Amino acid sequence: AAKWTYTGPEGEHHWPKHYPYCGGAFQSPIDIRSELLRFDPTLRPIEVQNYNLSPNEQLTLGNNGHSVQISLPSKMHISSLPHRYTAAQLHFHWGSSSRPAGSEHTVNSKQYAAEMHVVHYNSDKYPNMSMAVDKSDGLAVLGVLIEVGDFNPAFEQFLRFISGIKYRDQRVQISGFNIRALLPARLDEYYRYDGSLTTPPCYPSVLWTVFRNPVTISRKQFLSLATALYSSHAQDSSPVPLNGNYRKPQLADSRVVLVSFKE
Ligand SMILES: NS(=O)(=O)c1cc(-c2ccccc2)cc(-c2ccccc2)c1
Ligand SMILES: [Zn+2]
Repeated sequence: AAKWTYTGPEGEHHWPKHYPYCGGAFQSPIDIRSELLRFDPTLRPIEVQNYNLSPNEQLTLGNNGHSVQISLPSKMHISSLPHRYTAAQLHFHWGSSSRPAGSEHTVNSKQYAAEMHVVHYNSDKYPNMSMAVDKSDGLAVLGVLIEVGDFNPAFEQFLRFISGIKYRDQRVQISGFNIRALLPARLDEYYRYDGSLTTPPCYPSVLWTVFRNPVTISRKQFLSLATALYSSHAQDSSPVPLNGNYRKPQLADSRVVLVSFKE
């Protein structure tokens, strides 16, 4: 597959050359602006199942060159949407130590330090992730805004292993832990809109749920996320730091953002 980056000659403005959808409609992320919001009383609290994983389970923590990701077991799923959406993986987008603002979604132009995405696919209609990834009802991603503040013990469950995946394509096995603890307390307050993958190939196949309330991690935890990783392979002579891996907000076009809360 063609290489893509977040800056330089393969940066996001060049993505459409190799990935046409990236230049199309319904792109993500967006700036979630107050004037776009519409309260929708039919939006139910998000219900997740089997997120509390036993420490006897093994998860793969990996550096894919664009992000740090954790593979998720298929028993994890969202049960409150019209179809069952089965978990596939979670990953992060972040800024840098010099610019600790790297969320993809922004709220009234406020960019948070980082953002977590828990990626699910419609397992009622599609046999696997690959068949779902380019279908309009294929994916559901839970977005969690992250700000620097109190230490977060749930994040520590994988951050303490991040030095083992410094370079592209490195992977380590970690013990299962409660993935629900990575989400904000309130799953009933969220923004909802139809969008896309925020990385190439940018398929417009994502039902986005961005929780209203951010979670916090400590500055030390943020710095380990923002400074531990490289997008280059271990043997590469010139290591390329992995940070600033966020796409800028896209045109909302005439999209309305539904909200599950009143004020
Ligand atoms: N940011 S995102 O949520 O739209 C996203 C979803 C998926 C994704 C994952 C599995 C199935 C289908 C889509 C993969 C990425 C990705 C991030 C870094 C590098 C390459 C790909 C990003
Ligand atoms: Zn993402």
